[in-house]
Amino acid sequence: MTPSDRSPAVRCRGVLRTYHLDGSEVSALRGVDLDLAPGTFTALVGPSGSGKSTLLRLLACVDRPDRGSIQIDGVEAASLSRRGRLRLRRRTLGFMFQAPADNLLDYLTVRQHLRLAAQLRGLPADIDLEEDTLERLGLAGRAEHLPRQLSGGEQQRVGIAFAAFGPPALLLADEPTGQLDHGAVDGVLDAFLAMAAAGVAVVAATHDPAVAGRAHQVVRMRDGIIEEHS
Ligand SMILES: Nc1ncnc2c1ncn2[C@@H]1O[C@H](COP(=O)(O)OP(=O)(O)OP(=O)(O)O)[C@@H](O)[C@H]1O
Repeated sequence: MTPSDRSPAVRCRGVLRTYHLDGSEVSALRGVDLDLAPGTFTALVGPSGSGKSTLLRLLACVDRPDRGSIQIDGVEAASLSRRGRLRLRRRTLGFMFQAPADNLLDYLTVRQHLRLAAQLRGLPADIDLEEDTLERLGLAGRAEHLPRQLSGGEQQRVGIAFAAFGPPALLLADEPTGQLDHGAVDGVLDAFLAMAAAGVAVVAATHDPAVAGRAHQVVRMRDGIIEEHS
């Protein structure tokens, strides 16, 4: 089965999300339609406040839309209970944060992170898959290192390995290169593309032109809507 034969990893229709704060309302998402295919790397861009993080939180199933449909790997997430969303998150989603240290446990080696990821997804330990993942992400030879023994770029690639182990249908990243120096960014983008090549739909919310420059598609948001899809 080629990626294009599979159902979309994400299908959003008419997604609305309004925040209520001290008697005032902020329309963070005002009708978002979005399809993401398996095996694609998407950069989600737009000015500060345009709704990128709000959309990521909905795709990550940590928040629910006020209206609209969000299908993740064929499952309607918007109508799931809290427990159902947790199950979907464990099975289908990976999430990573901007700061490398926030994605890792400082007392676990790289291999132990992969073992934990497998356990959380209910998968058996699989040394071949571990080695394949480390190789794909440029981490061969680093399996027994602790996070503090790695560079920032390597740590962020371990974060990708942890979040994308399995692999899940969808990997979400919020400003994944925001704390990396220029030299480390390319390695992280190579890692995202490697996960996309393995069939994962990767989405990174970013202000970094280097991310948009290497993504398969760029989704541009403004004032809570998708302004452009290229
Ligand atoms: N918890 C909240 N309560 C009230 N308003 C919020 C909340 N979270 C976000 N907002 C508002 O919703 C709008 C969209 O915010 P969001 O964080 O999604 O934008 P963003 O594009 O991710 O911005 P940035 O690039 O700065 O991270 C903004 O106007 C923001 O102030």
